Amino acid sequence: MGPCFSYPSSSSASKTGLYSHASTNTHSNGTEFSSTTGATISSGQRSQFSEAASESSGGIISHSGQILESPILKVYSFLDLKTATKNFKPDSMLGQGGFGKVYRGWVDAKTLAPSKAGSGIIVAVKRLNSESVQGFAEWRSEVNFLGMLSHPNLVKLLGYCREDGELLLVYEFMPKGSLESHLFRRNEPFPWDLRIKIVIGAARGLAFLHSSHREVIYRDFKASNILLDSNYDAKISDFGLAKLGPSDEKSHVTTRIMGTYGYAAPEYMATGHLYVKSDVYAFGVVLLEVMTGLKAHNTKRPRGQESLVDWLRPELSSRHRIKQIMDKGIKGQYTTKVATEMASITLSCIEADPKNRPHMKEVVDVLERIQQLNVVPNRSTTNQAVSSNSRASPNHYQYGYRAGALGAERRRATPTRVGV
Ligand SMILES: Nc1ncnc2c1ncn2[C@@H]1O[C@H](COP(=O)(O)OP(=O)(O)OP(=O)(O)O)[C@@H](O)[C@H]1O
Repeated sequence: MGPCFSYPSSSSASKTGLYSHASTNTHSNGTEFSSTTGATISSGQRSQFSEAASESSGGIISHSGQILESPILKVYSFLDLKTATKNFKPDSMLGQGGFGKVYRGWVDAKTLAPSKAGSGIIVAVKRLNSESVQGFAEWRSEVNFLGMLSHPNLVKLLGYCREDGELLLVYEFMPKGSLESHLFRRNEPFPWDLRIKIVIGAARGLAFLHSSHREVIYRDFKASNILLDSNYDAKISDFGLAKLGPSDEKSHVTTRIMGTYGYAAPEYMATGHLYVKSDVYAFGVVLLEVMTGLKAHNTKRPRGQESLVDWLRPELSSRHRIKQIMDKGIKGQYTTKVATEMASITLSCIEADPKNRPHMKEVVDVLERIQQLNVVPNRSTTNQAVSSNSRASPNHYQYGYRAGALGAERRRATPTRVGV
């Protein structure tokens, strides 16, 4: 949550051997109205998804993920969603992002029709700011991508509303909030085992996006976009800035740079070139946040320390200094080997040259290995409870570790999103 950046890029396209993608933000060109969903979908995007789906067996592109032939989304009227959210009552508000407010709502579990508070299932209803210039593009992108993609580590979009200038989206409710809220907005340090479980889930979600025939570049990976279900399983949300990778004959640069300070890859900021490896960079920044308990970008830190990566990158290659930068609130919950391995994968994700960053599939493998490595005396039951495959539900984490960690930035403002 927070302001986002957006400004024209000056450089021209060039072949680098890596994929880059154009974004001209021409919202109305090349769009059509889908008769099945009523959503405005770019004809280019739809055919590319269909192509990707047909080239995989029955649309299935990984063990657990799927590209659907067409979105299965419920179309809501504005009145439906007014009913579901008690007229967007302030006390039903779950949070606020750069593009609007998110409310708790109730719908029937089977039909998804709006219901009275307390009956049916809880959903999250995002109402976009009518004055946001980017609002429509974001809304459309969310319907295009989340409506077509299905994976356990992507948040489910259930439906949408477009009526009289009102743009709304209805999602499955994620009761544990975002990774950001646990890392930075609680007094109690967030346990290491949950941190690693969550980044593994998020890495699987990104790996799925990157592995489709036409890669999906997520473009806004950050702790506030990693939402958590009741079991602390991670689901990536907010596809407003997502882009399809280019087809073979295309190579472009973005004309408007968009994302969140602290997470955007240097090549994207400098040239507008967008790669799947730009997502890997942002993932590395989240790993650094998870290790240190510090935010990617914080102007309240002393000069030279505002950008977490610029400040702490040199520390990641020194075994001795890694200990100093780890969140003090979780001391004793991980081994030295685990901290060193985390530093190493983080460092490779935030490599300056995108070609030197690993693919997300490799990152998943490394993190799963790190999770297995973490055998800390007297913590075996905790490890079992939060293993990434566990169905157990650690709804409350109560560990006896010291709060008020040195360096950790809890209960402070959220990162700065730029570009609305
Ligand atoms: N499906 C959901 N279930 C529960 N809470 C949600 C859901 N989606 C969003 N929220 C909450 O609503 C708030 C705003 O989310 P939103 O996605 O609009 O913005 P953001 O990602 O925090 O910021 P930005 O829009 O600047 O990227 C967040 O605090 C998030 O925790």
